[in-house]
Amino acid sequence: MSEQILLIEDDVAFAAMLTSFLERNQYVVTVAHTGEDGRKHLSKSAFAIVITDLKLPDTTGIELLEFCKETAPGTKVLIMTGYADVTTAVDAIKKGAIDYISKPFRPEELLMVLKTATPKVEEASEQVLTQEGKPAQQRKLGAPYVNGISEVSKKFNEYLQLVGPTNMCVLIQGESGTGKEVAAKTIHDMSQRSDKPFVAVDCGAIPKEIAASEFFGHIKGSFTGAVNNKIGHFQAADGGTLFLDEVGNLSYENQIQLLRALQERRIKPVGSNNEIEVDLRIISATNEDLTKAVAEGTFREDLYHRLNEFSIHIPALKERKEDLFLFTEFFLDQANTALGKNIKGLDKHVETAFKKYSWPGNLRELKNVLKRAVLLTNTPKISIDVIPREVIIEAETAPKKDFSRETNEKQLILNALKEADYNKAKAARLLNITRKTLYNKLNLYDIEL
Ligand SMILES: Nc1ncnc2c1ncn2[C@@H]1O[C@H](COP(=O)(O)OP(=O)(O)OP(=O)(O)O)[C@@H](O)[C@H]1O
Repeated sequence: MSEQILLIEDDVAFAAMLTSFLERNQYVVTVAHTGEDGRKHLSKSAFAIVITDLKLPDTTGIELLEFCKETAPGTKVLIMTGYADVTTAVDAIKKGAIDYISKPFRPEELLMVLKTATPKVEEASEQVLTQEGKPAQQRKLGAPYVNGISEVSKKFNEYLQLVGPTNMCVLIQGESGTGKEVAAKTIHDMSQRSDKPFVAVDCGAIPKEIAASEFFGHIKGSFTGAVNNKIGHFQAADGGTLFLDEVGNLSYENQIQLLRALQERRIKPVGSNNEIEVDLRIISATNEDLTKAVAEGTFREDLYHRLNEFSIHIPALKERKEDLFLFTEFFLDQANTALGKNIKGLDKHVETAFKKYSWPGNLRELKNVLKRAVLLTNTPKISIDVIPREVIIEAETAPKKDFSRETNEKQLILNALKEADYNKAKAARLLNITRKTLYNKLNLYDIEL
């Protein structure tokens, strides 16, 4: 299926050139020359990607990005920028843009960024044959992806392979930035629905008052502000997969609406009398313990069971340290390509700091740290001075585990002395050694009293 792109660019000639290039590459392109025009298109139709200029006559790409996050959270936003705007573009990434591309660029560069952002199933890797010569059931490598070599990664990938081709609803649990959306897309790509849409919705970003219109759409005039008909996420994902990210953040009322739609497999846009049949696979994700929310009564148990026909836990990066440098290499390559650089790797200090750091933001944090470092590096290897302070500080203060006999013996003696109020004879008795041995050990470990 062709990907729908909304291109927002005020330079008419440049927009026309990009449009014809993208259309030749099987994308369907709608063009807007102002932010206002872009917003209208976004309210009317669903787009997989918005490509917007950072500077527009009536608004900025950042404002459009924010509008998009609010009104069409499943849509990916790519920012085009002039060389001098790179800092703002980095800011755009922090706000959720998938990437930025600096002007002037060759159309082929744009294509590469788009392919990384919205991989197509046709790019699936060559089939792997089993020993019997049959095609192995495997992940279709639409997206550049790191499988990992750690035991936890192997288990996790095994589960993806098993559940992918089924039609089961999957609940993905994992800390923020561990790759829940990537896992959901992987499951979709392995399913019969892979040529149908995959629509990702950040449930945490939808205000509860407009959630019904977001999910089910609305018709023009049904409430103040409904200036056009709007297609909801359910309809946009019809035939394919709807990915509900941060599902635990849905209000109780929205949970009821969602459950009803899932049970009846029909939706009714806000303000409409017509019911529309939909056929969807739901994959949801959460970074909280939903069973706890169920026990506390904030998440409906019936909805929980509906969503959780199969659950997958994605390990945090600190639980898959064996994979750390595979991901590092991968994100380094990505950053090199995006920023037109050729940084070869990390120097020894950075490697050590990376190993010691706990990576609370997981893969996303690693990716951002590397992209920033690549941007700031002009030497062949990334050095410690372009690594954020928190990474270095935590790595420096990480407690060193010391199981040496000497350290433990010294600690034991100190504890006994404290217990004996620094009376050496008493301490020796507590340690079950002679006073002479204790004196020798005090000398050996430089303990002064
Ligand atoms: N297996 C993987 N191989 C390569 N890159 C990955 C992989 N998994 C995740 N990533 C990258 O890591 C980043 C975080 O992934 P993703 O957005 O899927 O995490 P998430 O758990 O859904 O985050 P959040 O909890 O904030 O919604 C993304 O940039 C994604 O492309």
